[in-house]
Amino acid sequence: MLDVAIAGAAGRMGRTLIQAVNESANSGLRLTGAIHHPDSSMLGVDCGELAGVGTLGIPLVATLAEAKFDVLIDFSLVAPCLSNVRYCQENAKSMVIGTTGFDEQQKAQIASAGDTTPIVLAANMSVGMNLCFHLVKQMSEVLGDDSDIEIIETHHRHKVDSPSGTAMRLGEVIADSLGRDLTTCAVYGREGIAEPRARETIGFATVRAGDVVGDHTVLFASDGERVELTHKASSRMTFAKGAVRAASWLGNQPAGLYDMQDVLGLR
Ligand SMILES: NC(=O)C1=CN([C@@H]2O[C@H](COP(=O)(O)OP(=O)(O)OC[C@H]3O[C@@H](n4cnc5c(N)ncnc54)[C@H](OP(=O)(O)O)[C@@H]3O)[C@@H](O)[C@H]2O)C=CC1
Ligand SMILES: O=C(O)C1=N[C@H](C(=O)O)C[C@H](O)C1
Repeated sequence: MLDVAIAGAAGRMGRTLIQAVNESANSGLRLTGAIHHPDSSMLGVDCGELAGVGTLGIPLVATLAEAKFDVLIDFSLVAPCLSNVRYCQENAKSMVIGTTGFDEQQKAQIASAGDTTPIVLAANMSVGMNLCFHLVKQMSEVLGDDSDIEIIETHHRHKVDSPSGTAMRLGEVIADSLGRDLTTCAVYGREGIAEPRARETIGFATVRAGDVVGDHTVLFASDGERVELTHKASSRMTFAKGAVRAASWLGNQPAGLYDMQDVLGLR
């Protein structure tokens, strides 16, 4: 059995993860910790009650040091997640990171922790979206040089990072397969009067509205035809089940930085 703790346990994903781990009878995982933060008014509340699955005997705690675990599943915010990476590195714990919004330097920090710590880092844990990463690579190879490529994402009004981690990952996969550098070819939103669109750019458009769980479309538009690849998540449980699968898979892995392509055997 692998003992699992959840960082960001009181959040939208955290509560869904409590339910997912609790329901994952054959995963070899056992929920043992739920972490919020020192300013929380919910410390001491049973995390099962919070997630609506009944009493689990696991109270929300303020710090990782108060929890017992082998694998930490982190869906929180950039700053606490990076501090959790340091803790896991120093205390020989594994980590599944679903948190998004990291800049290049912060991603490098996580990659370097992977030298000594088993880590799965994935901006999107759903099976469907990970298949889309695969398909978009193939689409880029066939259509990319002759098409204008735009990535459009829609999320709920509470989301704080933009573009979404998934949109950024889609951009990276496309840029890599076309030999472009995303840091120079990305265009984030458009306004006012500018030059006509340059073919080699990759555009990003962000919508924040209502309770949308997470929609992503990649548009390849050329003269005479358009191809669109769309993924729509309708429940956070799809991400939570992916994270549970990643935690269970990670239990047998040596130190390294992995993603869901590794977990799902799609590489
Ligand atoms: N990879 C994937 O498949 C997915 C990734 N995500 C990502 O997961 C992250 C969380 O999303 P979501 O659940 O919607 O966001 P929420 O804001 O609902 O949850 C984040 C939680 O983290 C808490 N928090 C703040 N500081 C700390 C800390 N120091 N330690 C532990 N917890 C802390 C927040 O507390 P408070 O409530 O007090 O602010 C909040 O409850 C985002 O980055 C999102 O993009 C989301 C879905 C899928
Ligand atoms: O914040 C969210 O909700 C989501 N975040 C992830 C992202 O930034 O890509 C994944 C998913 O789309 C939901």
